[in-house]
Amino acid sequence: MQKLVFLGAGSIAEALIHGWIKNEVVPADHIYVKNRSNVQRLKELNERFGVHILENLEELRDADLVILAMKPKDAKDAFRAIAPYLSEKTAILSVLAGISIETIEKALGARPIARVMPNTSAAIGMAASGISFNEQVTESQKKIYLQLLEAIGIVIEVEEDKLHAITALSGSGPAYLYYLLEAWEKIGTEFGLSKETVRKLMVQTIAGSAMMLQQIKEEPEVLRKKVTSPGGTTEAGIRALENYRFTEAIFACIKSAEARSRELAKGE
Ligand SMILES: NC(=O)C1=CN([C@@H]2O[C@H](COP(=O)(O)OP(=O)(O)OC[C@H]3O[C@@H](n4cnc5c(N)ncnc54)[C@H](OP(=O)(O)O)[C@@H]3O)[C@@H](O)[C@H]2O)C=CC1
Ligand SMILES: O=C(O)[C@@H]1CCC=N1
Repeated sequence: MQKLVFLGAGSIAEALIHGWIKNEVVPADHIYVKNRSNVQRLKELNERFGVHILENLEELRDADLVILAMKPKDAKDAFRAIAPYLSEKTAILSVLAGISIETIEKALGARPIARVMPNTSAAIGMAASGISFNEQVTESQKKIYLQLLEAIGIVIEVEEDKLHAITALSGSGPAYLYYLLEAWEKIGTEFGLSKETVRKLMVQTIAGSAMMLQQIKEEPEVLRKKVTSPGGTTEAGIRALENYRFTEAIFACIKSAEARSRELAKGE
């Protein structure tokens, strides 16, 4: 693919661009970025990564791939604006939360469409992505999309309906972990530790626990029980989590995010 155009050059576009260029999957020279109005942001990306700025929508005509990366609420207007400029050969990769392949097909015509839910860890090659395809995507095109996403982390193909759950789990997931760290930092400083010390300890704790799960291949419950000495500190901590209905809180979190993805699909 010679010309990949990001329509929407925000956080997720930056993470993907960073990951693809750093991992030498797509040369900067093949990447174009376009926003609705924020040109300063495009200049920043041009200076930082060497990507091109798409000056006007006419330049979409020879695009091989258009990556839809605006907010879902802006998608309708964007579809209307770009539809006249897409050529038959242009494929679509959408990272829009909630917006279905069917909606994109209706707006942009029958063409190869891949719907992906990545996360911002793409920037460091650690994304966890889900992907679904429409029937126009050939097996060889599928391989290219999977390569693009494997270059920035892991990717799992799922039936499209499951992307709502994946959005709620791994798409939004980094935010939940950062939120957890924010809380740990607050309580750690209340105990007189510096924020820097808490961050260092807890970032390593998150990374170490994730790597234990990857490398030791034991169930999380087994690993949890190995930390939890009878009558000890962890047991006291977990009891407090249970008293505050930890599992229910997590279920509510994921269910709310999943439901929101379904609402976005209906244009709500
Ligand atoms: N952030 C994340 O972790 C993830 C986000 N996503 C999905 O990615 C999408 C983008 O999210 P995110 O990067 O966070 O959003 P941002 O708000 O950071 O960026 C969105 C960008 O889209 C641009 N834009 C809006 N309308 C148009 C248009 N008509 N044509 C071209 N560009 C347009 C905006 O430009 P301007 O400022 O000029 O209006 C803005 O730069 C969302 O749909 C979200 O669901 C998916 C996975 C993870
Ligand atoms: O919050 C959102 O809607 C997007 C989708 C997943 C992560 N961010």
